[in-house]
Amino acid sequence: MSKETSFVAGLEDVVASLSEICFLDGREGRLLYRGYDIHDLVNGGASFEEVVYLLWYGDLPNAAQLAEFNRSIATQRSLHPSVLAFLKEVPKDANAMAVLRTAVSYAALFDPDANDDTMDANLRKAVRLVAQIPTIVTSYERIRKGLQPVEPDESLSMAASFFYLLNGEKPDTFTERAFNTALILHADHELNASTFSARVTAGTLSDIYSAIVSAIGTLKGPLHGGANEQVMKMLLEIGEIDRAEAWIDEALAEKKKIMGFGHRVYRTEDPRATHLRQLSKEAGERVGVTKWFEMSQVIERVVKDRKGLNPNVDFYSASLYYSLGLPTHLYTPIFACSRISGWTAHVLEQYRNNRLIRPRAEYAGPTRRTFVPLAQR
Ligand SMILES: CC(=O)SCCNC(=O)CCNC(=O)[C@H](O)C(C)(C)COP(=O)(O)OP(=O)(O)OC[C@H]1O[C@@H](n2cnc3c(N)ncnc32)[C@H](O)[C@@H]1OP(=O)(O)O
Ligand SMILES: O=C([O-])CC(=O)C(=O)O
Repeated sequence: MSKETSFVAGLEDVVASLSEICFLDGREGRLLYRGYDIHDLVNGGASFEEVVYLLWYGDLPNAAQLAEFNRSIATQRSLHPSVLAFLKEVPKDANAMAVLRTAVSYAALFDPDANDDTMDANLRKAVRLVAQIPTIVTSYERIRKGLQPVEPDESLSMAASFFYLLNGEKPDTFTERAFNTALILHADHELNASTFSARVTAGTLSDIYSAIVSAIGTLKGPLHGGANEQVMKMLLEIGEIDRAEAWIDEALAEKKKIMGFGHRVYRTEDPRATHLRQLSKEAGERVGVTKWFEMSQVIERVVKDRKGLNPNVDFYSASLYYSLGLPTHLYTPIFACSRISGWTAHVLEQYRNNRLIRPRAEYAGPTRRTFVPLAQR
């Protein structure tokens, strides 16, 4: 048999898409959304909504455009009653990402544009997805705890709304700013695994909800978005700062992966970790519990020393979210609340310039076997 393919494990460094959305330089540690450096977006005080607009439309909005865009999202936060009823039926100990995946798939059936796949309808569906994923995540969390879901407040930003829907109270200025930054930093990341899933699904010209359901299922895994929850579990298991070094050494000796470290593309500091490290420090100081940040610093030093690996976006987000009072099992759903902006931008881009995504496999199984009829086996 002649060899027609050349196999690259994990598609490492394979370029599988042309995109105008996100530029990633793994050697220099640079990340740009539509040409804007994430450091400038964060330090310049952009809102997450501005970034969503930027990712979808390619340019930053002016004040009037942003006001209209904010309104379009804020007025779409309420869930369809059937989706809310579904969340009440879900087992109380279900995995929050599995609930999100199923609820988004269910919400698709009630979307007013369910049978319309035009670009305008897809943009309306994208707005509903961005607006409603946080409502699904927070409503299920409240229902799980025996509480009533909170009615969305249209006056709140995306960042403030998440805390309001979760706790029934508006967050303080620091919490809103820190969470807004985290949402911006998680918004897009080129052809990461979940975005690739979304583009593969969109590439068959399946609908936008199907593409997002594929992406949520992919983000859930601990080698991708699921790592942030695992990081916090690790910190809690270590328990005390002076145990961290020995714990990491033992885990490495057992060939375990340290969650929140390493990256397929970055060979230097993940530029998102720079902001999240600082926010984790500030958030810990504000609540008077610096232990998780300090433990994270020890782990960062040890993993860098032993393996030469840097923290990725999932490492310091864990201790930051913990200090903001967010439940550990919501960390990956929170990632989805942000990444829905990038997923939808990529799906829309895929539709605009579509070609079916269908790579090859290099066959490594047996060849030329002789068939033996069942009676003779
Ligand atoms: C939002 C995100 O998705 S960011 C990534 C979130 N995921 C994690 O934090 C999970 C932990 N990290 C990892 O598993 C990996 O670094 C990944 C999945 C992110 C990248 O994986 P790959 O590019 O395939 O690298 P791969 O897993 O082949 O690792 C290369 C080498 O570094 C080691 N390595 C990579 N990451 C880690 C880690 N976190 N802990 C210990 N060793 C590691 C591997 O064991 C391997 O060593 P070897 O060559 O001696 O076998
Ligand atoms: O790009 C990747 O492979 C993973 C990642 O950091 C992200 O999705 O944010």
